[in-house]
Amino acid sequence: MAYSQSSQAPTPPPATLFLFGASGDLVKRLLVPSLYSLFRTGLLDPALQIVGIDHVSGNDESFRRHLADFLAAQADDPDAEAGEIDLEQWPDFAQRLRYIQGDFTQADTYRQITRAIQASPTRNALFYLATAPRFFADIAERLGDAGLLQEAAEQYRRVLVEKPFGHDLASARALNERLLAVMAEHQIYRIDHFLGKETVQNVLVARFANVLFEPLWNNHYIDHIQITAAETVGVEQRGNFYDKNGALRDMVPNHLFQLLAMVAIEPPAAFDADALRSEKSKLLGAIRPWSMEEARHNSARGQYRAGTLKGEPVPGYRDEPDVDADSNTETYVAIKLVIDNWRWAGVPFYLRTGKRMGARDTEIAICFKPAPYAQFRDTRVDRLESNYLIIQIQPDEGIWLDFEAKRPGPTLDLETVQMGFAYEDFFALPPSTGYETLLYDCLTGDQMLFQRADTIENGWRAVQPFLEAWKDDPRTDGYAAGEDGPPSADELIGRDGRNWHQVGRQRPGTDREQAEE
Ligand SMILES: NC(=O)C1=CN([C@@H]2O[C@H](COP(=O)(O)OP(=O)(O)OC[C@H]3O[C@@H](n4cnc5c(N)ncnc54)[C@H](OP(=O)(O)O)[C@@H]3O)[C@@H](O)[C@H]2O)C=CC1
Ligand SMILES: O=C1O[C@H](COP(=O)(O)O)[C@@H](O)[C@H](O)[C@H]1O
Repeated sequence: MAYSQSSQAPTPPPATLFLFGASGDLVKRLLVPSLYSLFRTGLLDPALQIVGIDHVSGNDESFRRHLADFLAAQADDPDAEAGEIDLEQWPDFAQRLRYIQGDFTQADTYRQITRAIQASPTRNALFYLATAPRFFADIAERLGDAGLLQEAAEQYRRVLVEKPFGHDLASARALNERLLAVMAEHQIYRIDHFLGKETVQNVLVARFANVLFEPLWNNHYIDHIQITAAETVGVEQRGNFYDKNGALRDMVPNHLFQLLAMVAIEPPAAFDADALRSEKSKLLGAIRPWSMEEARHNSARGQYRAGTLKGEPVPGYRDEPDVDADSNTETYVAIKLVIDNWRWAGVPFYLRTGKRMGARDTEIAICFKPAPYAQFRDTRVDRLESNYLIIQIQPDEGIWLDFEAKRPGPTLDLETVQMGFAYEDFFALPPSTGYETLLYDCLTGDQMLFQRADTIENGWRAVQPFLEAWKDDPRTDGYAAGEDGPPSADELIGRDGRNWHQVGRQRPGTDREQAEE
């Protein structure tokens, strides 16, 4: 699992990687930089070929130039997602790049692909569907019709499918059905880039490679769990896509449910794709399906208004490009879920995500029950605070424990203090898009970090009641950009006598300002 610069990761076997949608944003901004990064760390086979497919007119040379120009502009940009890029090895890497100008809907495109495979030194092929979702099933069927998904000895055929995987339960099921009609599950790699994040993978290691946490990891000791993905960015250039989808579809059944699964699954019987994905599927399948009324009661949705972020004025959502001026699309969502199994009975899970919030902060906050008895009753302490274990996914990656300590002095006053592990104190965490790990794993044939059909459907099954409930009442509450969500989200958790963990809380020894830059 997972590419690493330091471990003895094997070089994957040679193959041809076809990138459908090669002139698009994802390919230039995330996929090619990630492939180049793997190349620079020696993790690509020398015979790997990368073939872009798109209807935009071009050839090998113009494709290479288009990517080189983009990377050169990024090379000096400290905000670039792939981090600073050293282009010294680019000319060697670029030799692997080819381009097929073709329409996804035309048979000739698939004849060109067949010829490219026949001309390559290997018959292994991966097809990355970096296209608008409406093409996913179509392209797969055309690949199937052309015989390009048939595997043989020494010849694998794999298809990587981007997100979003469906827009509700019915569409996700239909897409799974169409894909599985032309290939087997072991050939399908459904991408969720959160699974490529080192800190997400580390949740499993923290839980299952240490004896310390697991005995407490249940409803005897845990009061509730909060999962937060707060973003400071708005919808950027994606207004058209976002306005049709909203925060729930964009983030919850995929990224937030991956975090939920990592924190809540049972220990897998083996550390392999089947065992791990079965546990995840079981867990998501155990989320209680709310009735429409329960879904309405257990959710809050908001939309950002104009406000101030980091001292700068930012426009409201309805003033963003390609967003309907009367849009009711939610840019913030909070939901409460319960999991009907032995371990989690009685432990609510609160999930929230939003754009234009006060700080960038993706974290899992595990709130333990307070100590059962305050033996310090003769002191000024009459109520003990809960311990929190914070798994900080980004930024300031690490794990932090809030616990009570005695403040020095003649009286017994308690204060919450922190004990922590910051990645940066132990490891060089290379800038990563998450796609390096996923591309590497797909090239090696490891499906552990990819979603299986049943997991995806179980995820959609759990969010479907919210989608249904909101159809009847699509209003959103406002929150000013820079605030941490609408008042209804505070009411949601407040009804249970609880509070949200503070977004973007500074950790000792970390410089959040710097991390956000
Ligand atoms: N961009 C991102 O940051 C992320 C994207 N994704 C997902 O990745 C996928 C791709 O996204 P993105 O790169 O932004 O999409 P784009 O629309 O930028 O890229 C798709 C490419 O396919 C081309 N194309 C469209 N129709 C055809 C056709 N019939 N035949 C051949 N080429 C065609 C497009 O050309 P034209 O422009 O002329 O239509 C475009 O060059 C989507 O599913 C998206 O949800 C996921 C995470 C992040
Ligand atoms: O898939 C998506 O994820 C990003 C958040 O990912 P991160 O790695 O930057 O935390 C989100 O901004 C985007 O709306 C969504 O489509």
